[in-house]
Amino acid sequence: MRNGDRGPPDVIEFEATRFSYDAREVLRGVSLSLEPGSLHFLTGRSGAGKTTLLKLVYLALTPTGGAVKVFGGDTRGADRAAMRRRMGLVLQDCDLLEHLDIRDNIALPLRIAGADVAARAGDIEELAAWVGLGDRLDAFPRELSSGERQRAAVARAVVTAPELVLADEPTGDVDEEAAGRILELFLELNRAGAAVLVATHDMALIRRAQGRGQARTLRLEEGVIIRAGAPL
Ligand SMILES: Nc1ncnc2c1ncn2[C@@H]1O[C@H](COP(=O)(O)OP(=O)(O)OP(=O)(O)O)[C@@H](O)[C@H]1O
Repeated sequence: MRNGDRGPPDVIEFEATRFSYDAREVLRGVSLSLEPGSLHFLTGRSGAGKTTLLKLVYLALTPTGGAVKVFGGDTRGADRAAMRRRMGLVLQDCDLLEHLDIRDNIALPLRIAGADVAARAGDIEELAAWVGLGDRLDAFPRELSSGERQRAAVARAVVTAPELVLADEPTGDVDEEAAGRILELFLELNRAGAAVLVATHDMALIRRAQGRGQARTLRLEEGVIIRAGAPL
């Protein structure tokens, strides 16, 4: 914890974290702490381990050495479903449910949280319109382009205003205007207190965030963080 027991715990803490896929060591002692309300871009060449790092945070992987703490608790043995309910995830494959239309995909985290989804219908429509899917709410994921799927995944990730947003290349398949709108959503949540961690190769996105809020960069290289928390 950053400040003893005086304040809230860091949202994400890696303590000399190592991770190997069988014999292949991808993370070789990563240490970092991300505070509540922080905004970070995670960069690094393709294959550097950005997705692996995010997977450790959302409890899809368990460290092979060191520790990962999320919301102040060790992820080893944690209640994965309870921790994930506090996160909004934009994964690389978008991970939309094919049997639900876009409206129900976006609403899914609300349903899981036990919210009154009917009462939130207007919010869902507004969010869908913001990401350019206002007229695609009744479509199914298979009917969408990859960029539209990505925008639906972003809307789904932010609909509950989670404490932590993790996004893996959220603008990889969208045009510049849509990327700008996605960034605005993340900035708005961040201003409201959410911690945001975005893995990206999109330098234009990072440049756009420059001077907006207190965005910082983390860079993964050779299995360690070589640039931790430098301002943009
Ligand atoms: N399930 C797996 N089994 C074995 N090796 C894997 C597995 N998943 C990823 N890797 C390897 O681990 C390394 C890190 O992969 P990762 O996907 O975390 O990188 P990345 O920085 O997110 O890359 P990109 O920018 O291309 O998405 C790569 O060399 C990859 O081939």
